[in-house]
Amino acid sequence: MSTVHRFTDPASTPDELRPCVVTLGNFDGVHRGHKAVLTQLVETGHDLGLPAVAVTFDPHPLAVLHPERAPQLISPGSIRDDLLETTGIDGLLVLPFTKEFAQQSPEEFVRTTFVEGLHAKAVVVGVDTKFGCRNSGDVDTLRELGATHGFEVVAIEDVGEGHRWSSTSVRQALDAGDVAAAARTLGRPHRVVGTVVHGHHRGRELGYPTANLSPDSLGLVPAEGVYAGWLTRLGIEAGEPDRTMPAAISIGTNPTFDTEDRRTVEAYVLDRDDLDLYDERVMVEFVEHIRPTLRFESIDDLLVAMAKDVEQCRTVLTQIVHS
Ligand SMILES: Cc1cc2nc3c(=O)[nH]c(=O)nc-3n(C[C@H](O)[C@H](O)[C@H](O)COP(=O)(O)O)c2cc1C
Ligand SMILES: Nc1ncnc2c1ncn2[C@@H]1O[C@H](COP(=O)(O)OP(=O)(O)O)[C@@H](O)[C@H]1O
Repeated sequence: MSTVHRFTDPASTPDELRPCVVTLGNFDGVHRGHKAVLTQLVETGHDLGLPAVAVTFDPHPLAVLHPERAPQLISPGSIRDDLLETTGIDGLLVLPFTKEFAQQSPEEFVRTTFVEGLHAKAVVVGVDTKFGCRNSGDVDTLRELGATHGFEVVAIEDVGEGHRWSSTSVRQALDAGDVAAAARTLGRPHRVVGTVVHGHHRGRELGYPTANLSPDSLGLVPAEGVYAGWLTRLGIEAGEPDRTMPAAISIGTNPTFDTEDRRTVEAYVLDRDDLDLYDERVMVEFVEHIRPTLRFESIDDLLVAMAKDVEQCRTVLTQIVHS
């Protein structure tokens, strides 16, 4: 696999990336709608014999301009960037988004970033794209600027199955615990990435040791509940044994115990008690909702439920091959 150039300043675009074809967006979640645009970008690049560059922002513009309205991101920062890099693009320009940057007019942004920076010959975007100060630029603005500066504009119509694939619909599904619906829109299971930290050391005593993710983990945490999914050890090479393993995942405050836990994401790798995952970076992926979190009257009742959860997770996960 060829490496993707990641850079943050259009003025320092690597020579091998220009001229190029470009797209622009926040790409939160890198869902199937985003992927349709990125696939078109890569195809347009092939047709023109040019590299494909995705242009995005960090932080999310709303987090800078209207923090009170900013959404919780499905795939913040490096999760999004890593996902974007798997789509066939050659370059990823992550523009640092500041209030000052946001004041650029559409013309100024297109000139400095697309024309002078990237030498864009084509711009591929969704039809509803807005950019520049107060979102005052749209596809028509791009077409006018393209005529002046010598790039073509390819506008992609909305795509979806039954409903338009959108970051908002993924957020709503995750907030409702419907991780299967989120996965249908994302085209893959939703993921949270973090470091394994110590909990109360109860899990092993119960017979279900769980890897607890650190509070600063990245990725929108779905609603409280029990889920079937996968735990991947990111320090292990792809294809090596014990990298991706089936898991029963619990999100909640462990209300059966009177310890007033913060809300944790914890994963029990099915049928294993020989793992040491502390301090490792892991990815937890959510495939299917099993049940809500409950406050059990006794630990024995919790154990009966957990045994049933594990069987249900096994049934769900043996029907799937992790990609
Ligand atoms: C599959 C599964 C289901 C769980 N369901 C519940 C639950 O419904 N209620 C609850 O209080 N805790 C539940 N837990 C969390 C356990 O209470 C938790 O794993 C245990 O207390 C270990 O905590 P520790 O990692 O801090 O040692 C569940 C854990 C797993 C792995
Ligand atoms: N099957 C398993 N799934 C998850 N973690 C496991 C498993 N087997 C062993 N471990 C290890 O045990 C730890 C969890 O044990 P536990 O008693 O629940 O402690 P803690 O409260 O610190 O999470 C994990 O962090 C991991 O290092």
